[in-house]
Formats: sequence, C-alpha cells, structure tokens
Amino acid sequence: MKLKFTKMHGVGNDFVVIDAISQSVSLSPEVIRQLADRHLGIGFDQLLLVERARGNADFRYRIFNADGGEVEQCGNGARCFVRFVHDHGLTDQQTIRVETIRGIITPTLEENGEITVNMGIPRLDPAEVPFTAQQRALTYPLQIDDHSVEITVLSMGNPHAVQIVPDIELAPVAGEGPMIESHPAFPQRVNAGYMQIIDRSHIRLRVFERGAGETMACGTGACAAVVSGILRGVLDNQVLVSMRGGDLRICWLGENQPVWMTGPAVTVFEGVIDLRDSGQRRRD
Ligand SMILES: N[C@@H](CCC[C@H](N)C(=O)O)C(=O)O
Repeated sequence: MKLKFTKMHGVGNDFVVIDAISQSVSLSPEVIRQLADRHLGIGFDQLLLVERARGNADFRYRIFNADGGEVEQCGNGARCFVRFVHDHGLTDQQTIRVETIRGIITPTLEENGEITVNMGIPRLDPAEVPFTAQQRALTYPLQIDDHSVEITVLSMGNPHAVQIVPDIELAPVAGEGPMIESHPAFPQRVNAGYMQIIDRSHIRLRVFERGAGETMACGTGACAAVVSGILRGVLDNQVLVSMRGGDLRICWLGENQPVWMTGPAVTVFEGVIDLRDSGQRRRD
C-alpha cells in the first residue's frame, strides 16, 4: 500500500503528517516504529493523522509517538496540523476546531504565518496527570536512583514533570530523563522537562519526551514549564521559551485559564512510501 505523507517540523520537533481523509490509513504500532526509524524508515518524533471530525469540530487529530503509542496532545504538532490542512486545501478558515483525545483545541493561523494555539487549561490535580501523589502540591520530591529531584507535575492534556536546573547544557537529560519518564509514580509515563530561568520572561528548556526521547523542542513541554514557573513565582505571564530547535511564545494568566502558545510550522518535503516494503526495513 502506498501512502502519501508530508514531513514537517515545529521548531525542530519533527513529524510525518498523513491525510487520513483522502487515503485509507491503518498503521499498527510496529509499522509506526519502523517508519519512525531515522536509518531504516522516514524518521520522526511523532506521526500525525488528519481525520474527519466525529463531533461538530472541523477535523480530528491523532498523535503517535515514535515508539508507536498513541498520545493525547502535541503542541508543535498542533501548529503543523494547521499549516498542513491549509497547504493541502482542506480548509480556508483561519481558526479551526480540532478534536483530540483530550477534547477540542482551537488553533489560529496568524497573518504572519505563525500559529497560535489555545492549548487548554492545565490540570494540576495529581489524579488527572496521572501521578500517584495523594494531594496537590506546588512541587514534589521524586526519588531517582541515589538522589531526589524537585518537580512540578501537571497535565497539558499529556503528562509533564518539570524541574528547574542552573544550566540547561549540564542538565542530565539523557541519563535521568528515561528514569523520570518511566518512574512508577507516573502510571502512564511522563514527559521530563528541564528549565533554566534566564529572567522573568525568558527560559531555556530541554525535554525528554515520553515515547520519543529528547527532542529539539516540545510545545506542551514549553507550556508546562511556563505554568510551573508562574506557579513557583519565578516567571511573568508572557514568556519566551528557547529550545534547541528555536523559540516559542507562551502566555498563561493563571489558574483556570488556558495556556496560549505561538510559533512557526514548517513543511520540509512531500513523499510517498510503500508500506509493503516496510517489513524489509526491520533490523531484527
Ligand atoms: N512533541 C510534543 C509532545 C508529543 C507527545 C509526548 N511525547 C507525550 O508522550 O505526551 C509537543 O510538541 O507537545
């Protein structure tokens, strides 16, 4: 079966986006893992499926990590989704309503080509993350091997654990990130964020993503880090988040308010892949 796809990125977080409205698409987790392989497949952090809405939204949007698991939310993916449906003539609306597993998001294509997304209200109750703490707290100690880290835990539709570090370049993202990601306190695993405060309106951020490893940028991670910094009293309401792949602008006015994210989305190339060949790309 031949499948048309578009390779895109949002500040370096890369995607394969597939129109599942005009093509019939059924991808097992194993095929997604093969396609995600950067040597034997196409290579991506996440795969996005553009589908017809089931309710009264304009589209449905499904997100799969490179490990083949379906997840609830993806900030950089939401911006690429908007660029994709516009470039492919699937809509001419500036603001579109998109169904995700965790409800509807409403991204807007701005005049300058950037995309602003209402990412929804952050969930701070541990049970909603999910996180095993009994009560809500500003930060929680998390025991990792022989040391403990102080994390803020919240859901942006997907789970995040954010810690403040003095220097992002020295943060133990590769060594510690996987241990936080699969810590038993997070029954559905978690995205592990490391934030360096530059000043009250600027942070640097690295994220070890659940199901994908460290990425060049994480949109929901940027939202979670800013919410964490505002709750801790070290950030203002509007923050520039600098990641290895580029910058996002995040705005949050406080509890029970949605988080707003603005940034670019870029198409890299269009392609066609023959899924009948994908079994031969396996390493095992
Ligand atoms: N890169 C994304 C987040 C993708 C999902 C995440 N890895 C998860 O498992 O929750 C973003 O830009 O938000």
